[in-house]
Amino acid sequence: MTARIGVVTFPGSLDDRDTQRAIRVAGAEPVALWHKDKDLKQVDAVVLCGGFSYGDYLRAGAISRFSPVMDTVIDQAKAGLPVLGICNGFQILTEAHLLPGAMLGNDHLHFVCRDQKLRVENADTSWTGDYTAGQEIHIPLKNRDGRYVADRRTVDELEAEGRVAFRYLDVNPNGSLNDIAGISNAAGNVVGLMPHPEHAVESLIGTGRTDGLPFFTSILKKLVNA
Ligand SMILES: NC(=O)CC[C@H](N)C(=O)O
Repeated sequence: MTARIGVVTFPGSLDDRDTQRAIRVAGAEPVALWHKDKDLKQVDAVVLCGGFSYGDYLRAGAISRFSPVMDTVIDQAKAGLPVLGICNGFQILTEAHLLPGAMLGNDHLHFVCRDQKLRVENADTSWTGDYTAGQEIHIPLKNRDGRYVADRRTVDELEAEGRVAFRYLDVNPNGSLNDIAGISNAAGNVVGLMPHPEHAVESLIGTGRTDGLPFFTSILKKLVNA
């Protein structure tokens, strides 16, 4: 049986097609979900992709969080459905309180677009099993509101529980606390990060790296072996 992974499109999503392609390259079946869908079409996992959903009005992710599809995603994520939020998807996950903290404007106030070095800190989540802890990878980063913040107690808790999944290396591109690039929930089924693994899955494209592919093969293995 093929694993079915849903990709939600909101008005203003940019990376839904690339995300669907990454899922297909990994060997799973992408399923298009619309922000007005309440029903998740029996997918085995969901990706909230990058972009400027609802134009980033109010705050990035603040409106999308209230779309009909998110009511179901929130309920099912709490029941264990694997959910990955990439960039705008990470912003939506914090607004939905599936992940703690918030995303603010980059500290230098500019949009950033670069090939970013990261360290995988936690290879035990649903989406990172095909990496090894401590592995260094390069993945494209492109955003304006990428500065991860949370109160000190939350950050200390994330660190103590090993829930900082990815950390920026060499350069902190936005002023994120503790160089945090991505985090997970306590159960490890919900992961959010600012860099874009879906843009690094094919050697013919971009820098030629495929460092993002393990996100999609990790979840596929997890689902197939479940
Ligand atoms: N590529 C993205 O998803 C980034 C868009 C995002 N809304 C921002 O902070 O700029």
